[in-house]
Amino acid sequence: MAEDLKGKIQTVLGCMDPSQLGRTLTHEHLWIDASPLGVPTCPPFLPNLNSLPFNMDNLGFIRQFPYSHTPNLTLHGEEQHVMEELKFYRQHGGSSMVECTTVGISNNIGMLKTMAEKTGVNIIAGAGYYVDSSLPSEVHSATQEQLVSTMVQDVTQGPAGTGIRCGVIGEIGTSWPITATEKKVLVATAAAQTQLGCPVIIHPGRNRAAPAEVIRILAEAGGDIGRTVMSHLDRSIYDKGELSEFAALGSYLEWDLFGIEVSYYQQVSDVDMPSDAQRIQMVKHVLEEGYEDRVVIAHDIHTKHRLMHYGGHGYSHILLNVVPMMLARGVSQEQTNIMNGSNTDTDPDNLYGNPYDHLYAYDYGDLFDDFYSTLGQEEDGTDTQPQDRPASLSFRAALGVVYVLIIVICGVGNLVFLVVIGRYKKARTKTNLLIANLAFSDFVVAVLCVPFSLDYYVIHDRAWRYGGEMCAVVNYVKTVSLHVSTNALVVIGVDRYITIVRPRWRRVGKTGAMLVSAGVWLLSILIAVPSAKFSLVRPNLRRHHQGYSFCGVVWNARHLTVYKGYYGSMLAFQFVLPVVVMAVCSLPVIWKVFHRELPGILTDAIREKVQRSKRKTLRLVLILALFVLCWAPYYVYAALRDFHHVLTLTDLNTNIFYAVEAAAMGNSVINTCVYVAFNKNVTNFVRMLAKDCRGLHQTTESNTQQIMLPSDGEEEEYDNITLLSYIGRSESFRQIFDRCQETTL
Ligand SMILES: CCC(=O)NCCS(=O)(=O)O
Repeated sequence: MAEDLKGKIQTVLGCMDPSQLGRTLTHEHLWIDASPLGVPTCPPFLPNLNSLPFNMDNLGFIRQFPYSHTPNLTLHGEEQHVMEELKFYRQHGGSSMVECTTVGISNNIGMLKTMAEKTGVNIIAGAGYYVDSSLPSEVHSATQEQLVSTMVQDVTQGPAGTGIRCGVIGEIGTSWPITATEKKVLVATAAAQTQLGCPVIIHPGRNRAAPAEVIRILAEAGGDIGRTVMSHLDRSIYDKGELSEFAALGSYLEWDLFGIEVSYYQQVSDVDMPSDAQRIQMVKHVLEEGYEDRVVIAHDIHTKHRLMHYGGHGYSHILLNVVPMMLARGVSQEQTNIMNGSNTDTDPDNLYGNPYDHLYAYDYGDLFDDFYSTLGQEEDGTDTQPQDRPASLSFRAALGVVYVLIIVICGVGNLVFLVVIGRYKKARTKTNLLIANLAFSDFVVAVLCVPFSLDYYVIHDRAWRYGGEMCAVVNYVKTVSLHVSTNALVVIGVDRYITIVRPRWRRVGKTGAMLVSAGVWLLSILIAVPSAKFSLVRPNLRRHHQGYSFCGVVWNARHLTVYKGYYGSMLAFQFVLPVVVMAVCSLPVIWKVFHRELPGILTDAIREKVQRSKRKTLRLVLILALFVLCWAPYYVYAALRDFHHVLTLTDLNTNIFYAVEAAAMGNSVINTCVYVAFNKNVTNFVRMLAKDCRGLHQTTESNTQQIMLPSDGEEEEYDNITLLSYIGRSESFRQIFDRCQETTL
């Protein structure tokens, strides 16, 4: 083995550790001229398919006869589209790709380097030679030693003085029957592999005997079969018994035509091209025979019509569509555990996000990483991708406690508050009207949503049993409530700032408070719409056989950019900005309340009011700090999960989610306690209400006047301590008013 390559993966941008490979497609083409695959014979009703432009009118014909439409056979000139699709692949969890274009189909390692640099996908280039009919004359005339030397040089120094090095040999093309030149190339390949120790990828001829024959030639020439990938098994071996016999020879087994769903196979018209479903059945067969660590899959895109730009499935089809299908087609949990070399006692479950969430979900299959990364796997088969696990009992219990507290405290506390507001006119102060927004939204969540969440997350361990509509309602109401709480807190903070720091400003009255509240609700109702639109219930693919259903908010993977914009806006305008506004409003309030000097005689009543004002300010600061503490983890978690994919790398993912959900939901309990339960003003009304309910006391407007303490938010009446203080000194009203503008609390 070339010493500097030992234990490394060599990409077109340099070497990296196998653990950095991530999800890897093991057989693709990014820059290819596949005209050697051209099939000139056109069907009688399409005598001139070749001359048809590539448009929607002709797409059906091109899909049916892809090898008879010459422009379809090249990706040259498509580099911008290919790079877009590489970025898309990366956005959806793809990481690396083996590019198998070799001599004969127009390899271009410089182009691959540019693509890797511009897209961030790790590209591993192939050295070697495609099928006989495609090769230039100098390959036919070259000696075996010359071929070995060129392949070794391509891997150790890079082709044609480029200095950009290949990382594998292949695809090495063979026909059926194998030609003399192809046999020479195969023997040279085995010799080069012996020097380099690198993987070899084989394109077998289109015959069921071809794969085994190639393996025989390579083995005789001293090749390392354990490091050889047999491609295109899709269209080579159709019989499960023959497949088992071939698998026993020890090479990697590759199904790499995923995405081709047209059964008519132009290259060999008397055999049927399998569908993805049939490919999966063959994959399942070898998995069941114990070859989990030998299976690799890819798309082998080599024609335009399979690019997304031309209406095709693109390089992300396996990530987006095939892996979920595999899971749903009964690749069992136990098998996937064995594939990952993990403990069969574990019950990995996919974590889709919390019910507030705007999750972009594609990530069904960490457990299938072996499929993509086997080429880079360590000799001992160690797996660098830990699995998601169920939440530990203690995290589930903790979330259960938070949910029960919400139902009891937010349910009862806010209901009582709302009844007080409804019953006693005097209680309808401006601040209380603003607090009523919080109270109402928290109350609805407590009685409508949290019981469902308790059932879903805590009692039934993420099994939704109430249908799609209810799932959407619960997700939507929770999201509206989140935004109402946030925006109402901002309004309360701004109102307090104006009252204390800017008393000369025109302040909104009760009508204004109601209008502002209507605005808060309208805004929240609108921005929460995606959480209803993208809510869905579907079988939990990892556990569907046990009747588990997932309920969550799942954005279509193709809308990643929109989702990013939405998430970014929510983070900016529903977290960062509100926190900044609340902080900016609170600081001058704190300063003013804690650093004022009151003129005049300080009576006990004034001192009490000063204390009350300080308590109120501290309450505001506490609310702000707890808002940040409770919600920051939620936003950070969502970003890490959806955009950086680091959470799926930790076993603690599910526990972290439960902790984040508990913290975020716990915020409404805190709000209820601070604004309702521990608010003397409100509790006095509650006492009055209790007496009314027992019939001990009939409240009238005059006795509410006697009983009630100053309402918490009516600064006009109760915060103007300076005014009271001056009145105590019998100064003229005009003088009092002038001074009090300076020192209003
Ligand atoms: C150049 C890519 C390639 O050879 N792909 C295999 C096509 S097929 O032989 O399986 O039809």
